[in-house]
Amino acid sequence: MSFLAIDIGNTRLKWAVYDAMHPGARLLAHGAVFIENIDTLAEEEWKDLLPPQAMIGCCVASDAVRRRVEEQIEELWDFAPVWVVASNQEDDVTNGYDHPSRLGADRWVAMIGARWHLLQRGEPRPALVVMVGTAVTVDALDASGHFLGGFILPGHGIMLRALEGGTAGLRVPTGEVCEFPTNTSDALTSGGTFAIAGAIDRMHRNIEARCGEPPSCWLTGGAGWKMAPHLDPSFELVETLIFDGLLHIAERRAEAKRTR
Ligand SMILES: Nc1ncnc2c1ncn2[C@@H]1O[C@H](COP(=O)(O)OP(=O)(O)OP(=O)(O)O)[C@@H](O)[C@H]1O
Ligand SMILES: CC(C)(CO)[C@@H](O)C(=O)NCCC(=O)O
Ligand SMILES: [K+]
Repeated sequence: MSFLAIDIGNTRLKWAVYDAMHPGARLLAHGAVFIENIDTLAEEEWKDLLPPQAMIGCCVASDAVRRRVEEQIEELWDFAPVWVVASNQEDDVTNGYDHPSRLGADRWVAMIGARWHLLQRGEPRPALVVMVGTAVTVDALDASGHFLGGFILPGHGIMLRALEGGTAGLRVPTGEVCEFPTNTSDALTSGGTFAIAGAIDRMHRNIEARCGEPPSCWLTGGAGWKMAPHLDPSFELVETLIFDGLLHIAERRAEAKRTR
């Protein structure tokens, strides 16, 4: 069997085909396309794929984008798309958001992926789940898997564009991250990076204060690797956190259906 997982973000759609429906399954094919270019999936990226038997995804882009993806799936294959949305509970992860369904599906799925990795390792612990993409999210789970809440920050790109747009004198190329920047480019790049790192440090402290123990720390998203060198080394970079979460959800739902 082969199984398609899709993560539609604000900037890019990421997809991956696995040989089974559980985290750790073998990756058979994968790709990413900018949202402006998603119309080419059926004619290009997906055209010669071994037809998958099922699909699960999460989407934080517009309904129009999601529908455009569904149309291409329909054109090529005969399964119905399944989109995960945040709910009160999925597996042992529970949702503390005021309005659980308003939590971004990507955040929900990444936390479920992190929780899965955490439980594979051993004892339950609190978790700090950071996603670095168009936006940055910094989310907290307690040791029982309850989502306590999280931060949403502008991503690095949005921060720099906002500064460029809102000032007369800031139009400079990307610089280096350094502790004491001595030129505008380095000052901007470092400011963005340490704004994100600072929010992450604060959430680390918040979790420790609330839960009485330090969290295990997870990092993902397209620019996760750029943030990793500036974070505590205890952060584990797992590029596939959303796909792992999606595969785990699909597996659990299938098990639940069989035993019902
Ligand atoms: N040096 C950096 N440090 C942190 N973030 C950065 C850096 N450079 C770029 N970025 C951010 O990375 C984002 C691009 O990441 P990419 O498109 O790979 O993420 P993504 O996870 O696919 O995003 P999404 O899921 O939101 O579509 C840019 O929007 C920018 O905000
Ligand atoms: C915050 C983003 C943009 C991160 O991708 C996404 O998760 C989203 O659109 N969330 C909806 C709002 C919320 O999570 O509260
Ligand atoms: K994302």
